[in-house]
Amino acid sequence: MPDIPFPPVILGNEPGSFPHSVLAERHPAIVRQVREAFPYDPGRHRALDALLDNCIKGVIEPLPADAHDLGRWEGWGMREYTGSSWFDVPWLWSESYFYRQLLDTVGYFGPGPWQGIDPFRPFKLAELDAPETDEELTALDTLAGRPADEQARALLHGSLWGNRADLGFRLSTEHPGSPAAAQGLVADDSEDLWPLLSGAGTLCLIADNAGRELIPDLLLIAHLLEHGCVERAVLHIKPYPYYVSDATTADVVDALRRLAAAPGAAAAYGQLLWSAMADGRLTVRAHPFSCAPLPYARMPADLREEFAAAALTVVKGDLNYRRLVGDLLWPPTTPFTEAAAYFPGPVAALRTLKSDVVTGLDAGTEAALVAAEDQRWRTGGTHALIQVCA
Ligand SMILES: O=P(O)(O)OC[C@@]1(O)O[C@H](CO)[C@@H](O)[C@@H]1O
Repeated sequence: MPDIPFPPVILGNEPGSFPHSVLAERHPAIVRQVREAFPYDPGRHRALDALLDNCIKGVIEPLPADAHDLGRWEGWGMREYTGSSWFDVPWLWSESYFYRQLLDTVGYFGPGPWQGIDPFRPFKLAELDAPETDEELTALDTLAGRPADEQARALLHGSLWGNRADLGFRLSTEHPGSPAAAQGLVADDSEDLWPLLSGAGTLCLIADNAGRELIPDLLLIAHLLEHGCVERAVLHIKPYPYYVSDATTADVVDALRRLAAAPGAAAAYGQLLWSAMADGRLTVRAHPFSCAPLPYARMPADLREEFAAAALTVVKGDLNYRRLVGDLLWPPTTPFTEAAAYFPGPVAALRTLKSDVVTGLDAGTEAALVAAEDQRWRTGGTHALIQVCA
């Protein structure tokens, strides 16, 4: 971690705070939605009801003794937090463990008939099939005639703002849909990003959400491969369903099929990506650490080596940003380059702001945001940032 004083770790135990609302309201809403989305049997209904009760009123319980990843979770702090309230442990840990427990409850890890059934798939598919996705794909036809650098900028912004498409966000809001408030970049290091995005070599992209975020991520990768900006891309996705909409291998396949089946320019992108996977220029990686309840500062040696060797690692989304700089209450003017200094290679964050963590703002920007919105700009998903540490 950076060699600067450590700010407080974010917990979920302050009523009225955003993290508290996620644990007290968002998680129960997610359990209820999943319960309704599948024709689960009575045993699974009872288990889901017990999880609902436990995550509001109970304490953290260990994974079953025969869980395939028991040792991993013990290494990630499970014993230390067993018996604590969900609200009193680091929020990042609590949230990650909630998703692990939810998957256990619905039988995802099996054995049994529900093994491998993604409890969030109906929500992901609805988004992929939505008319808005068609509109976004049709817009590619207009873009196709533009100069390559203009296309690249449009695709980068598509990937950035695609991060607003976060189903966890929508499943738990009273008025679903895109936030209507003013949009804007609170930090923009794009000028430092372009040379890194066009210097050939390997691009690692740590993906976030499936559907309407993953599609623009893939389009950006396709463009960079096609124009020789990168030689190879590695797409890091989640090994199992996580934070509702996070992309898994199945979601990558769904997104590629969606592109390939679309009319016009979208299909050409789909074919390009399909063959890039077949010839090894595009690789999908589902490392267990991608679902770890820990900051990237604690990444294992194999990931460290991989990111050190990459020309650039692009970190997408809010949760990955929290993990990149640490889920800490940084003073917002802390330089991003200090918070991410430990990262083993050049790294860029593309994120819309959906939680309290932020670094790299200049004092004037922070003051203007606070004057206009108090602290709501941190969590509303209406602002975004592009930050680089090289
Ligand atoms: O990583 P993403 O999809 O951009 O956002 C994930 C998110 O919705 O989940 C967390 C709350 O559960 C917050 O960090 C953030 O708002």
